[in-house]
Amino acid sequence: MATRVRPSSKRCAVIGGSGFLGRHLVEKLLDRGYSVSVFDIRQSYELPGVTFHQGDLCDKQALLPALKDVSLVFHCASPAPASDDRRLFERVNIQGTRTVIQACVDAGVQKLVLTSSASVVFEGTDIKNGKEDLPYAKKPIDYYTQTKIEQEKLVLEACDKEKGFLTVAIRPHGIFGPRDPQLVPILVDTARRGKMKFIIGDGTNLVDFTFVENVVHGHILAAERLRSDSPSCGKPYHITNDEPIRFWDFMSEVLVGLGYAAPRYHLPYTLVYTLALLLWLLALILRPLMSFKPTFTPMRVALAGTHHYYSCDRAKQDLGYKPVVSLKEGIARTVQSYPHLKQGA
Ligand SMILES: NC(=O)C1=CN([C@@H]2O[C@H](COP(=O)(O)OP(=O)(O)OC[C@H]3O[C@@H](n4cnc5c(N)ncnc54)[C@H](O)[C@@H]3O)[C@@H](O)[C@H]2O)C=CC1
Ligand SMILES: CC(C)=CCC[C@@H](C)[C@H]1CC[C@H]2C3=C(CC[C@]12C)[C@@]1(C)CCC(=O)C[C@@H]1CC3
Repeated sequence: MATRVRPSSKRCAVIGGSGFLGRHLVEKLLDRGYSVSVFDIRQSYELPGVTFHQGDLCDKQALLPALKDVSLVFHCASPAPASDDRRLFERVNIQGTRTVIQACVDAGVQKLVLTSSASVVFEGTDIKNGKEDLPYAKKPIDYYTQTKIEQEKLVLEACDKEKGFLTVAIRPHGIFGPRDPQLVPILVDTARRGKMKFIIGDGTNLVDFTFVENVVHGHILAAERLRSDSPSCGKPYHITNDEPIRFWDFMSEVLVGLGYAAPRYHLPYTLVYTLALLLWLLALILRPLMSFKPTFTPMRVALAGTHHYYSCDRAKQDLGYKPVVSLKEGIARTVQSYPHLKQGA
């Protein structure tokens, strides 16, 4: 009888490995002695020990070669939230994730770790120390979040101990760090256009921002602790810096670190949210005629003006998680990594 060769436990694949989080994850996996196969729609770097496979994750035939002899897969690909493209999110995050699961099963992969998002429970109203048992948002704040919910459900429901296919989801929040294409660049662009003068609301709302290396650490712990007898099978885990900070203090520290003025003047939250909603509707109506992207979308206003921070207790208990880089150090390292975004550069 032919015996099936078990893939090496030190060979893994990172879907979305060309992205911000994906690349940091690949670098840490290499440090830990893994050989890595990256699958992404684009190739953004080259590294010894990494094999690149370029393709769309919605195409199973393109995915399969990247999963050959791989026992562990990280799925951290997604279209950028700012694209606000409903069809694209549904195709990649929902149908594409079904394809990823099928390809993993066909290729004999044993573990799948999904990068979900803490936003799957966020509806635009305060969340304080939210735990994983909060219900999924009934009214998600945007298409991105709506499809991240469906994606997480698909991956967690696919966990099958009998068949030896184990899954887990990591829910980070507000990832920042060197090479982030989103948070710091958007913040600096807004400041350069003179639009970062205002604080939305009273400025006391607490939010989680998570240094990318802590997110990577959470993913690797989840993967290495995932066994058929571990409590993490088929479960989601919040991974944050575990140091909630006032949203506007975080923004001010990054801005001041890069030489820009901190926001000072307060605007009422409801006023700004209503204006953002009207602008968003106008952009939607005018889309066939012209395209414009408002800076202050309803999603960004909700994120900037409400409390939303999450408990990492489950990750601490089941995974032995503890942040490895403090918020202070994370901010300093991030600011240092963006000399080209400094005021006057
Ligand atoms: N950045 C943040 O604050 C947070 C991000 N997340 C999640 O973390 C994950 C990684 O996000 P980032 O690294 O920030 O984004 P990113 O945009 O830097 O990386 C995403 C990668 O996915 C790839 N990709 C997109 N569509 C693809 C497709 N059809 N086929 C193959 N590859 C495709 C992109 O080319 C890109 O390299 C995503 O799943 C995101 O939803 C969750 C919480 C917060
Ligand atoms: C008000 C303003 C213009 C702030 C600029 C910073 C924002 C671009 C970021 C502040 C919080 C960030 C965030 C995300 C994207 C960037 C911000 C809106 C996510 C939506 C990225 C994807 C997720 O899964 C959740 C994140 C929450 C926080």
